[in-house]
Amino acid sequence: MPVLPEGLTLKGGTAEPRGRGIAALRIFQPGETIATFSSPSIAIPDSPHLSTTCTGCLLPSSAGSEPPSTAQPVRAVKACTGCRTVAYCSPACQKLDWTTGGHKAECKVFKRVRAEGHDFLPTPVRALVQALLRLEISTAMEEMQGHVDRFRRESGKLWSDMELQAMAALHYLGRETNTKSLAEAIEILCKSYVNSFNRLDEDVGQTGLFMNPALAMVNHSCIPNAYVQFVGRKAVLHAYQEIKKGEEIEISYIDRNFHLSHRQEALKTRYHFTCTCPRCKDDMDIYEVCRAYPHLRLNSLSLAPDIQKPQDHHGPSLSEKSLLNATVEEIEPWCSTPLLGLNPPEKQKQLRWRWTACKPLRDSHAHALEPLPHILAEASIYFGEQGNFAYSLCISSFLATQTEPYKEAAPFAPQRVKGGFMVAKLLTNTAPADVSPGAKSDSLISSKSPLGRISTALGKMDQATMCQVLLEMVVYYAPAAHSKEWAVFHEAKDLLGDIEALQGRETEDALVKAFMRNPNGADERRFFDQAVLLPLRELSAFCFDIMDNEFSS
Ligand SMILES: C[S@@+](CC[C@H](N)C(=O)[O-])C[C@H]1O[C@@H](n2cnc3c(N)ncnc32)[C@H](O)[C@@H]1O
Repeated sequence: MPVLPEGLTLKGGTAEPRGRGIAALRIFQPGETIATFSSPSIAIPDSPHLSTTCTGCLLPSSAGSEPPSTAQPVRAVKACTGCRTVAYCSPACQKLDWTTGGHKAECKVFKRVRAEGHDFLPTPVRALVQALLRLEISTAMEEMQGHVDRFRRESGKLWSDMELQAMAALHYLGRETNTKSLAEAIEILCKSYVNSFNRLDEDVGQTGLFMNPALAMVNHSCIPNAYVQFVGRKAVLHAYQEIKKGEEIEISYIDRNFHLSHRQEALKTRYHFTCTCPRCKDDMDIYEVCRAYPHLRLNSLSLAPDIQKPQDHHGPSLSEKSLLNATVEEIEPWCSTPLLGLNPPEKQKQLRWRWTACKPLRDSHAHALEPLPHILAEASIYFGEQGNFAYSLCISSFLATQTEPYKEAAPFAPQRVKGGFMVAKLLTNTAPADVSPGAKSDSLISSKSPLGRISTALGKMDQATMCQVLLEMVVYYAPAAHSKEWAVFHEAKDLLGDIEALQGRETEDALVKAFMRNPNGADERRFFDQAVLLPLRELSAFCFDIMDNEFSS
């Protein structure tokens, strides 16, 4: 049995349909750290990122081809001179991985892989190699659920892939492939699929694999009360809402904003169960899920302080809902694929198709329903890449005020904190005289074009104060969202310092600080509405004009 951190206990048994789960032994407050899991059995970057991530501390290096979205500590990594496959940012990381991380044995395997002309092993094969090399990993996996028979019966192509992966691991380990060794290897692979996490780095979007026997006991819900963040080699479990003593702790294994059928398919394929959470049972949409969370009041310090007003966002009506369901089910898979790697004309073409495809969602004002927010986020990135920060700002403001708060009810949700940070950074890039990419000076921009109107609107706003409030909120929520080690937290603090150092803003600075101290005070609220919310809404109002102008077929 895995040893659980203090404050948690194991419930249920393997015989029950849900199997075991983790329950709270005390109350946890929204955003509180429930537990930190710092001794992973396996923690590896995805293989394509091996040369740009430190295999010891798992922090990405500056040498990566993908530019980090936020400032990361700049670390150069050096490849292991033995296998030239894994890389480290320091001798300390290398030493640790050699001794406790098992690279001493793995290095020989990687040399064989290179000798046969390959750069690296695929991530699941590497995890399997580690489990076969290190007794403590296979022992920790003994009691994990593997659903081997279900994988064999139901998984078709995935099962054939697993057989090949098992054979590859045995081959590179120099071990004999027979019925017994193959069955053992496949069982480990199945357990690894079911119990490991896709380790997502919030800042650079790189993924990896993380497995810890205690964390693997947490069950799933599409309305979770907890979530996991990865910080270096640690996984931190946070409470998403208040968790009572005795209550089961549940996280979401998948992107829970997806449509019911896509969530069910993802859970069936990898975890072999049908989710019966209230959201799946009643096919609740994102607005209904938002209203079901008990902590909406926390949003008084957020960009959606009126989130509780049901009349504003009732979401689609029942008759609209079935039509929307059909649309979403059809368009979500292809509208949600990332545009990363496409050139600008290809991105533009994709965005045009996607914007047209999601018209029924726009017509029903179901703005928070995926894939609409995803398309807008891609459009914001697209304009940012073109240097058109004004368009990017308007779309990001729309996302931060109209969609993200409904997708994520907690104001400290990482996506919301990152969204606020993005708006703050774009505000620093859109000084009124320079809202467009060098191409047009103010006098050449027609005052009737969206860019002209945005320029006029920005000219009347106090961007420094808007930015300051947004950054204060980022700094306030970042530890609950992620950790004090989060790059977003540090960058926001630095930017905040720059704004606070500006001369002649003493009054504004005092008003911002008063609001942060007492966000529900009448004067403080008035200040926040006038100085931040109304201007952001004004910018958001340009979002659909921009999208129609640029992407209407
Ligand atoms: C990572 S393990 C969680 C721990 C597991 N319950 C155990 O006893 O080992 C994932 C497996 O737990 C079960 N499970 C998790 N959440 C579930 C849920 N909401 N409903 C039914 N089964 C669930 C499924 O069998 C799934 O493959």
